[in-house]
Amino acid sequence: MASTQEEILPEGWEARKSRSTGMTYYLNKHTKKSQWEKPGGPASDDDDEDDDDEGGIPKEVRCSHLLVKHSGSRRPSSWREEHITRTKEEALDILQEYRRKIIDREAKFEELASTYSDCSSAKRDGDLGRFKKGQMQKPFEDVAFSLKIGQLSQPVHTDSGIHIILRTA
Ligand SMILES: Cn1nc(-c2ccccc2)cc1C(=O)N[C@H](Cc1nc2ccccc2[nH]1)C(=O)O
Repeated sequence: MASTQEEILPEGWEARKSRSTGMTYYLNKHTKKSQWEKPGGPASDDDDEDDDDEGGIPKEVRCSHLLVKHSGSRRPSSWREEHITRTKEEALDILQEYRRKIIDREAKFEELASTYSDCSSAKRDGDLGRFKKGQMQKPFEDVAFSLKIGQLSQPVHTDSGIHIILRTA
């Protein structure tokens, strides 16, 4: 299994490792844009392929998340647990331990999200797909659009519960 340094990539690409999750992503050395998907061809140097606004704020992002609900959640029920009674403080403690395991590379984000997330997106390893501003609860949106690709958020509180968010595109 080639490590990041040994991967042979098409011209103009560089393999990088995410500091927060250890996952490999790919940097277009011409445009400085990054992606999770392994490139199939030479890197474009077309700066017109700009999906960001002028300020580098993306028009849309793709994120995965791990949600821990609590008794004060808008819907204190999930595929995992019909009646969620943990307190908000207990939920935060649980989520911070998941985040520590991911950062310390003791577990993969996808493993924990698919097993423990109280969101139905758990069946897709927490992947929410791509979304634009105005589609998610504001506290979630604000953090999601502030993340760099590959970055894992600190805990984020919404009416649904407490989340950690991984930006994947
Ligand atoms: C926003 N969303 N997308 C999915 C989803 C996506 C892909 C595949 C399956 C489900 C589920 C949800 C959703 O609202 N789930 C809620 C919990 C929840 N609340 C959220 C608030 C913000 C972002 C994600 C969130 N997920 C639930 O299951 O009670």
